[in-house]
Amino acid sequence: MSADSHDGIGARRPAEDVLSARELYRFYRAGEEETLALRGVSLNVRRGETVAVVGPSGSGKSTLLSCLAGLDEPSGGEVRVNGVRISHRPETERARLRARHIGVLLQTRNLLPHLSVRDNILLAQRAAGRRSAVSWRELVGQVGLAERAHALPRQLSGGEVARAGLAVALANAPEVLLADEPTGELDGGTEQLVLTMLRDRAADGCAVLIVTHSAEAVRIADRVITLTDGRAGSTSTADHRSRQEERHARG
Ligand SMILES: Nc1ncnc2c1ncn2[C@@H]1O[C@H](COP(=O)(O)OP(=O)(O)OP(=O)(O)O)[C@@H](O)[C@H]1O
Repeated sequence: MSADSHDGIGARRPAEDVLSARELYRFYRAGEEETLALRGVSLNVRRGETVAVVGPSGSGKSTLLSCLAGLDEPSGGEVRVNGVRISHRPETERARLRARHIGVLLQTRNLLPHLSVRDNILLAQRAAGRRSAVSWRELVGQVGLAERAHALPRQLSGGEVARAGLAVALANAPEVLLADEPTGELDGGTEQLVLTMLRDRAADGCAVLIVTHSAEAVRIADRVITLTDGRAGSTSTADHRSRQEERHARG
């Protein structure tokens, strides 16, 4: 959390629930056709917590992530980061809040095609409008792209693009990290690297939410939310329960 925030989010004492959504609804209207993609979804993600969102195709996962990221506006309900409402604001304001406080890893990999990996990272850091705790060199090193920092996205392999996208999502040292299928179509090694980095960010206090179909990604989550037809149900993972028991045993 930066102390130099001017928007109230960073100035507040970190809430336990860093990310909270209340009664989110999202209607889509295409001509005569109306789809109710979210039907009253409420959720919270706490500091240091990793939540996986799963559900069948069309259940509203990407719509939910877009609303949480402020990329899309819910038709009803609200989204808050550290208690500050980020939904129902003009798009430019949402973009500013997102740039400062939220890391977003999209399936399209959030990279500008005409910028190198390094310049994509620097752009995200500049948009955050504050000194980042982590340098671009550290970020490319963390994702194993130190040798490819000056390459353009089209010059990278699929796995490298995914890792570069993750470096960009982490460039603003976000309080909230939202990832849409971060491990889709990655080889086992790259999937592990991406998941380890997501877990490490959570260990640093970030609230992490992952939309995923991957059993491996579900395995690293503390909690799993299942979306069905735009509605949310919640379950704890077995791993989470054993981690809690482990912490309890350690005192
Ligand atoms: N821009 C849009 N206009 C109209 N309907 C949309 C739009 N985007 C999504 N939908 C509809 O909203 C519903 C939820 O879509 P969404 O993409 O959120 O599902 P999803 O769970 O992410 O699916 P998948 O796992 O296949 O990516 C679907 O019925 C979809 O057809």
